Amino acid sequence: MLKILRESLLNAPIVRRGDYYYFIHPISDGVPQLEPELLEEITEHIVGIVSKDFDKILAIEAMGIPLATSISMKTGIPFSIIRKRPYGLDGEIKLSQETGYSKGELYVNDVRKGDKVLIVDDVISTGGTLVSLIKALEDIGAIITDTIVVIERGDGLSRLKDIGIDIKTLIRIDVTENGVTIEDTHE
Ligand SMILES: O=P(O)(O)OC[C@H]1O[C@H](OP(=O)(O)OP(=O)(O)O)[C@H](O)[C@@H]1O
Ligand SMILES: Nc1nc2[nH]cnc2c(=O)[nH]1
Repeated sequence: MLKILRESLLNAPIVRRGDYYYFIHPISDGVPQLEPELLEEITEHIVGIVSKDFDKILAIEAMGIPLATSISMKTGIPFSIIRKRPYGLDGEIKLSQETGYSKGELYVNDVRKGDKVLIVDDVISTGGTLVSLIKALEDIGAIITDTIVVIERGDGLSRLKDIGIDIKTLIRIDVTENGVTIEDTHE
């Protein structure tokens, strides 16, 4: 299972961003081009493993968006986007995003107390992005029914587990200057 995802990861180019070996892949970058068969394979898998009880999909800009679009079309459930720029709307919440190679801000709009949300993103690495987002959603009083991330690398997943947050990932990889190796596929 997840044959197309596995094969495409093994072919992913690597670039350096400071000390960080960054893989480039259709799901995490839109480069090389994202083939519909790959998106379909991943979407089918996600829809098969999430609890069905959510009423909103939340995607983190930018590369959560194609995943959320596809899941939304398959389930008929709407999505909204955690954006990297503010709108200044009432109730907008700002949070800090820190990854292994960048720092910035994220802005949550259109999430209310009691909303049942499915969070979707392309990659977890340090876990910095999800820690900030999940804390903000808990402060709002939203109910997180599942958090799904396609590609896992680094120690982010165990960092989240240590603070009581469980997320699901589809595949775990290691990244070195020589390329991607697959450590585990979560079927
Ligand atoms: O676990 P972390 O170390 O926090 O890294 C994970 C984050 O890194 C990427 O975001 P990026 O800001 O590069 O966004 P992009 O989707 O715009 O490429 C990815 O989409 C995650 O949101
Ligand atoms: N594309 C891409 N996104 C990431 N987000 C966190 N780490 C990475 C990475 O190595 N590649």
